[in-house]
Amino acid sequence: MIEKAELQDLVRDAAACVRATNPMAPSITNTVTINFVANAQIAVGGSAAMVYLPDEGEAMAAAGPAMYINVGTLLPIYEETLPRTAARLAELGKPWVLDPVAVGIGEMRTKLLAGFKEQKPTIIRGNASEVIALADLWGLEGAGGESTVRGVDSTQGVDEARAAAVAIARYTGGAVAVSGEVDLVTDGEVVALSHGGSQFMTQITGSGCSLGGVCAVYAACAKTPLAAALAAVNVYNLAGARAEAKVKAPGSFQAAFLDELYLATPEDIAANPFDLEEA
Ligand SMILES: Nc1ncnc2c1ncn2[C@@H]1O[C@H](COP(=O)(O)OP(=O)(O)O)[C@@H](O)[C@H]1O
Ligand SMILES: Cc1ncsc1CCOP(=O)(O)O
Ligand SMILES: [Mg+2]
Repeated sequence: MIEKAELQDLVRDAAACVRATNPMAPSITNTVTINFVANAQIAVGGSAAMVYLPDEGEAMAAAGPAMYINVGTLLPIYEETLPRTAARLAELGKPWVLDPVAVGIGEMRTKLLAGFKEQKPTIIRGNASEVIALADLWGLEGAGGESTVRGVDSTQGVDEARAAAVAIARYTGGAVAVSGEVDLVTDGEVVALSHGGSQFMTQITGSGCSLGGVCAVYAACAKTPLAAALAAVNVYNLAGARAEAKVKAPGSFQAAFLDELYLATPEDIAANPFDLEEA
């Protein structure tokens, strides 16, 4: 099992590399939170580029060192864009992040998310209900649990999604990040539980979506999917807690949160409290 100090070094190095190299992590993401995703990616030191069209998805898969796909608001063109982009990413061996927002709604969403089983996303980032539902959709053994997903919000706790997250990570060989009051990140061998964040993160839209975009930025630099996902989760927990201490309500929280993402140093990000356990 990886030592905590070694994992902290990997997290710090990934965050420092992002600050030094400004990697572009292009996204195909939902229309609700697209602006917040781009701003969060930029605040941590990355660069953003959002596309919708099939040939542009393929072009971005080739152009960026990592990519982000979020199925929040599907449009008819995505039936073509998403499989073509994922196939190109797999062909090029590029890391990519999937946010299976609202898995379970509608035929196209179900078909697209079922199809991603074959391409094995490097990092899957979702709330507890989404992670449980994705493991169920993929028919993974040992996942346990039944999802009670309600639209884009979780109705379940992170603990309930632990078996599903571990089963998905063992299947993909990548990492899974489950968000909630305490965030869980796993590569199927270890489970990291990251602390911090803020109640206000549940009172603005896009904290989960933008966390996925930031995972993709770190995936461009990190030595392992686990280190990339933990760097993103840690910076979110750190920035959320720091921002909450400065504001009284959600609107100003969003601005303060972006500021704190920008201000967090690689050392701060590595030092955010987390527990490390065997999966
Ligand atoms: N109760 C909470 N307390 C502190 N932070 C939270 C809480 N719920 C969610 N977060 C944080 O908000 C971010 C988005 O998580 P979440 O709301 O679960 O995602 P989604 O928006 O996809 O449902 C994560 O960084 C998570 O740590
Ligand atoms: C409200 C909404 N509806 C479709 S996508 C979306 C954004 C969800 O964002 P997040 O999961 O980060 O809260
Ligand atoms: Mg979400």
